[in-house]
Amino acid sequence: MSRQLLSIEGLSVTYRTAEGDVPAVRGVDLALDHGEILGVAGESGCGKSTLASTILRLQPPSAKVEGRVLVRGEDALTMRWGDLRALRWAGASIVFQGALHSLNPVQRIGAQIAEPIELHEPSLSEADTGRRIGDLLEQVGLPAERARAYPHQLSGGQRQRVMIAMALACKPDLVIADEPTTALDVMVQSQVLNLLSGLVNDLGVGLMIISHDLSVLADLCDRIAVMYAGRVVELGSADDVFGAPLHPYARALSAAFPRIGDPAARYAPAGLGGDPPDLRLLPPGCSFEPRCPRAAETCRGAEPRLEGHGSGRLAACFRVEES
Ligand SMILES: Nc1ncnc2c1ncn2[C@@H]1O[C@H](COP(=O)(O)OP(=O)(O)OP(=O)(O)O)[C@@H](O)[C@H]1O
Repeated sequence: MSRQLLSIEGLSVTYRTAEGDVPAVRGVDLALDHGEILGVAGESGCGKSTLASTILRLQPPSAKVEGRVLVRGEDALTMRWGDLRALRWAGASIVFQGALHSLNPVQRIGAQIAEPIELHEPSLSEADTGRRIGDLLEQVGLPAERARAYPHQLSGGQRQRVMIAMALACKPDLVIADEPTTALDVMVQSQVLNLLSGLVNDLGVGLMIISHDLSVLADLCDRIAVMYAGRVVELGSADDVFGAPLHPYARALSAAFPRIGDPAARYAPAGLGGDPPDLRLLPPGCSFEPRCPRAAETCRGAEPRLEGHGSGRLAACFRVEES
């Protein structure tokens, strides 16, 4: 059995809607090991959240899924329900964006962290569960006594720490963090990011972190995958992808500038007009071609494949050699 922590192979996810099929993820291959941090970057709508939720089979029934998602060698997409339940939380867990809305406002923090522990380790005594909750809170930089607090008594950053504590409650090997710092101010953002990278060092978990903001990922990640219109268009070390991007879209993201007054899309890709394409009406060639500053006739004929460009670098662009 493969010992790789996560191996996503040929993953495609298509939402079936009344207005037509939406191919949200198209043929994605990605891998992640223990102790590694993989960033996934891209504008809103490029398929990042769909990718994250499909890893734990949390996509809605309207989604048609093809490919494989091997977690510690076992396919999460085909495993039996009982195994899947064990995988969620205990094998892999997700920190979703928007901690305010994910926590139950009328339940104390401690009781919410206890829920997955009680579900997965029913033999643990009440006292041991209490100790685990205190330890988890301290691990994320909160005093153990905060277990008695209600969500509204905590700041946004503290609530996000609670979400991270919940994700760690059953000692997962893999943590997926979907925009964990969106809506937090810059200072708190960096505290939460430091916390996440510290946990990778201390616990040896594998972390997949999703953000529309490439600069957030640059310092934190070992490798970065840039997604556009459902595909990975560039993959490489964080230094390469952020510092010397090959794909024109990755280049625009790495030079992104703050967009004032729009917290959901704080960074706008530099020099790019227009929006990502309607996934129901993708052009026959490269899906980035209509916005690409380097587009040429070749880009309109077929979609470029993700190809190697030395030392673990991959890019899907016909014009890389000319960059
Ligand atoms: N349940 C759904 N039904 C139909 N289409 C969906 C559904 N969920 C997402 N989509 C569509 O799939 C595409 C990818 O969305 P997804 O949320 O995965 O992207 P994202 O990169 O995570 O964006 P965001 O950061 O805004 O969440 C978008 O076009 C979106 O409208």
